[in-house]
Amino acid sequence: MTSSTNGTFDRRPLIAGNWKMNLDHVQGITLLQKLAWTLDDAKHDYSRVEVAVFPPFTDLRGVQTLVKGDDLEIVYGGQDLSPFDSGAYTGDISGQFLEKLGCAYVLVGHSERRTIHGESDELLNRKVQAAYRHNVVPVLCVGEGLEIRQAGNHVEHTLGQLREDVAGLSTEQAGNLVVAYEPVWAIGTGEVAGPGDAQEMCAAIRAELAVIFDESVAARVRLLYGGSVKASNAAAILKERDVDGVLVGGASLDVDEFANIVRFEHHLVTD
Ligand SMILES: O=C[C@H](O)COP(=O)(O)O
Repeated sequence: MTSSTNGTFDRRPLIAGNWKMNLDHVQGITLLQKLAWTLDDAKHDYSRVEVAVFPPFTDLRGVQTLVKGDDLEIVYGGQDLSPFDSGAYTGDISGQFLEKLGCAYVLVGHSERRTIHGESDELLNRKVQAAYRHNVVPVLCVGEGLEIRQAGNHVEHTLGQLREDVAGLSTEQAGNLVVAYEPVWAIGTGEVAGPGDAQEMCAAIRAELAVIFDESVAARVRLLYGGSVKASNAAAILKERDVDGVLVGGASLDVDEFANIVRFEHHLVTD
């Protein structure tokens, strides 16, 4: 994460909470309301640090109603979308539905979808394209499993995913993209990639974006780290030059823990 002399960041940090398949529609709005109150009490400045949540599909209408009704500055997104726009695709959720529900973002290619649901890079590229068709910014998740890391092929593997998943995007589209690096071996395991590991991969992703698109795209795209992020390790990870945010799973279900991650700048000052 780079900071300029006026104290603002070149790329606004994004702290994102992926609720995964947790919190029904009642629990979801309860947690969101508490989060908003907690951040209000802490006088959180959303113009400095953006806050997003990714609830299950069934929560999204309630989340939209709460965000609109209470004029919250927290933004939200879907955890997945269909590569198709409408029609006979039972169980799929269209990007146009997400757009209509006010989603700013959508996760694409989370490792749990790649591994459990067998989603290929070819499919994920179509999902990325579908998100752009409906003005929902994709948060593209990439990252390697343990065996690939141990073999030392993690950078090559992750950049390969990136290249396939963003194929065919215009530079204008790519400039808005968010990429989340999530080493699969660090997700929900308590194992955290060190800040240096996160920086190594984020720097490699940024360099690759310059090759695929151009330097201005590489400078604009926000890169997140995800994998066992907590309030106690977020500030050190976010200090790294090319890390512009975090994608938080388990810790986003605890309001105080997540609010402390959002307030990482406070820890940066006092560390
Ligand atoms: O989307 C979030 C990531 O899968 C990280 O999950 P985690 O923070 O529970 O390890």
